Amino acid sequence: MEDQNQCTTRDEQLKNLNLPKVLIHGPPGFSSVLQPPFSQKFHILNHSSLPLHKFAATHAHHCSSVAAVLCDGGYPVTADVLRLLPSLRLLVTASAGTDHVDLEECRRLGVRVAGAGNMFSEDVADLAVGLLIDVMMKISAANRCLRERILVVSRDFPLASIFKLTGKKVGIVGLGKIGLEVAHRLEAFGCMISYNSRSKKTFVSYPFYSSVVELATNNNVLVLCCALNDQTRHMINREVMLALGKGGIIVNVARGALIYEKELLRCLMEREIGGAGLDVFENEPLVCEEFFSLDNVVLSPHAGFSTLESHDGICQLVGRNLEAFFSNKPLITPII
Ligand SMILES: O=CC(=O)O
Repeated sequence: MEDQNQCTTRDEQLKNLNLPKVLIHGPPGFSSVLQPPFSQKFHILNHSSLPLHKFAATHAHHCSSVAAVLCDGGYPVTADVLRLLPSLRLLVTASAGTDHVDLEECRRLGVRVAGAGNMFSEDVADLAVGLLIDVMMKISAANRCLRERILVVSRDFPLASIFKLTGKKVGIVGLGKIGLEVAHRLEAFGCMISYNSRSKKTFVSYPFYSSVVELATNNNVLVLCCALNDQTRHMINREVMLALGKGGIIVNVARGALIYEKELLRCLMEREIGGAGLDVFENEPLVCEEFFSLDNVVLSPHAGFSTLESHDGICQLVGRNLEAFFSNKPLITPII
């Protein structure tokens, strides 16, 4: 465990004692998300060198007075974690997704939760379109072939294996802010948009399908932009893939477990769908190695939220949420 604000003098130690304790729950280096002036307003604890339960066992006095947690997307905040932090009042996650947080338990315990709001929506939508264009026009595959001297510049390559995006029918799963950003971008490419969502949206005229199988049947492409929860886990299964058909493409910029990954691999290997662009994976941080040998897949390392511009934005946002909460002001991007 590190005490982030290493105190050198007794005065500084005393000052720190009066600041709200914020526990950083994320990968090494994640604590840099809390920058001055915000970082100076809190007593920051970082357990990144120890698993949280070990930190709690050796630093019970700290855990008992942690008032806020600042966490990252891949770092679960389960009921067990919450039990280790009896004074917790606020959880700030630097992610748009909240599938790593037991929101029901937070609600029950009266712990407020703030997230990344729409900070990453445009970047994620940009990446979705980038992945789709790459899968269709085989940019990464051609790049690899040229560099490995497997291919010379030839007119045969495009004719044999690349496809046109303009005019394609695209089904978006989850028409929240990210889904809408994807829709707007793809409309500019002349694509026809329809969607599946928990409910029909009154603010768009895109056709709505209440079933993902029907959405897949009626489209060339599926772009997954919805939250992961008990209802959506493995919603993209073999039935959906077969409905999408041989030329069909799946782009996933949401959460890996929306797709039944084993079935996706099988469909890609047997060419039962045309291709996939994946920024997220079922067993992150691991990526199933069978993807590596497939030329109809473009892979990206869960990068949709890591542009330089958005990193600066999220640093401000987490600080402002913490500051607002401890000044009794409304959270900037509340979840609960
Ligand atoms: O995946 C990234 C996020 O949830 O913000």
